[in-house]
Amino acid sequence: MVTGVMNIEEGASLPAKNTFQVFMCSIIAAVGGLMFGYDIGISGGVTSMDTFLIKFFHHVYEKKHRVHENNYCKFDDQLLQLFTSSLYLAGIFASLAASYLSRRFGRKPIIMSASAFFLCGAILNFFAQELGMLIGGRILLGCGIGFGNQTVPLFISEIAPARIRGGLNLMFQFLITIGILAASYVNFLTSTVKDGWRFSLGGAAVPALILLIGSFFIHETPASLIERGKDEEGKRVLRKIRGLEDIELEFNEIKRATEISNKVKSPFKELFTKSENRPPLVCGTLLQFFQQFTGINVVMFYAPVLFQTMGSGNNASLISTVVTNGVNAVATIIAVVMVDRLGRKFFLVEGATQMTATQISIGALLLKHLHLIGPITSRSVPLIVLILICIYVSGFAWSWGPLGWLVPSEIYPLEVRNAGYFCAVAMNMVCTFVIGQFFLSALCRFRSALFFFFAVMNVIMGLFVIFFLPETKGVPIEDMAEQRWKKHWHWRKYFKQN
Ligand SMILES: OC[C@H]1O[C@](O)(CO)[C@@H](O)[C@@H]1O
Repeated sequence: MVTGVMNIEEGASLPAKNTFQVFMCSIIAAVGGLMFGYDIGISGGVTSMDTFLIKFFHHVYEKKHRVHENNYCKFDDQLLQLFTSSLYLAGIFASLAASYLSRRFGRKPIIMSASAFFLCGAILNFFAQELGMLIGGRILLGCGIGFGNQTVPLFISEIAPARIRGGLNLMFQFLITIGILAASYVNFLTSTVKDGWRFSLGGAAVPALILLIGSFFIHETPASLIERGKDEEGKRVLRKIRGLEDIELEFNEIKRATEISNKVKSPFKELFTKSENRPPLVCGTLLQFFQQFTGINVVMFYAPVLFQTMGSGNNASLISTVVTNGVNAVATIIAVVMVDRLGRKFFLVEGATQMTATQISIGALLLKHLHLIGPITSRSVPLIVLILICIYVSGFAWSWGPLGWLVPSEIYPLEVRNAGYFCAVAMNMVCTFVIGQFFLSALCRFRSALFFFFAVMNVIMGLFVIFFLPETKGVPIEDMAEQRWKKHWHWRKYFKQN
């Protein structure tokens, strides 16, 4: 695949107008992020709705309302967690399939299929009568997410002129946060409606339909067309999206990059066996591992459950979730605007520090005030926890959220970029699955200590960034090895001395 085909300096000097076509294509594709976000935001609220629990998880409903039930264990149920996490399991396989299929058939059909899968999943969930239908719907949604997450960010990179590639790319994460926010608001609205959960889950059809209809209007990327030997069509699309007649320079760049990339017959083998690929492989994949072990999805999936555990009513807990998700969206914009000025490392270390402090504070508050039985008696504690969660979420949203995607997209050499990016996507899905599947059980067993665990993880990831991640801001992608890895105190040993 020929993503990010030219180095940034070359790319920046290539003539291109900021055309309507580019913005339209990028925004439509980024709706894939909206789908992803909608799902993340909807699950938590739905699993805390009584009517949903009564229908599918009656035993959890009874447990939740048992006065003498241990606070930390009210929602501990493997099946309930499978409802959230099954999607990510399906997503892992789907993104692997998408990395192959999008190379063979192009990016556009994969984006279309992503929306079609998601639409079918939403419909199945809306009509769900039993757990099997519910989980089946989740698996279809997962296929949609896997196809979308693997293809959309790369599609945007390929369609955008190099000058604005970073900003357009971060739009994916921004739309994820908008999706989460919209979903939590939908949950708030439907929570008082009879069988409201059906509307919450069925609402996923809206972003899916927008993407499905929109995807008829997007262009296949020039890189994908040229890679598959359709040079003339590639040139025609290039003229359209760049708003220029003379696109020979960029066409030749893509052609040259395609030739290099086609020489590598097995990118995965190259990625895993060549020692020079080790530094970006370790850093890119670990960044996604750490992104999930910031504990962010504990908040995203289970915030309403957490607020209810502290004794907030249904409504209050859903409103609190809308607030934290609003903070998430706004803080992401700060990253979009500032990351090319202040650099990646600054935000990653600052974010990790902020999250460490807030996790410790939340853990300490719960330890002191949330006893095994009964709600928190102090009225101010849930409010303080809400404020702390907002500070925590903003720390994530301007750092590990968007940079977890951006950094892996800019540290790999061209020949293995697609395979390397897949590793980041897969790591994201695996870790999201683990958190989704085990958090509620872990909360039951480890109680507030769990927050201290995430605090320790945040310290480790901050240290990792300080010592192991080179600053990639402003470094041309193809010069990354020369300018960064080869000069790094640790990673330089992976390069043959010459
Ligand atoms: O905005 C929070 C969301 O962002 C992600 O980390 C993706 O980058 C999700 O896993 C999370 O739910």
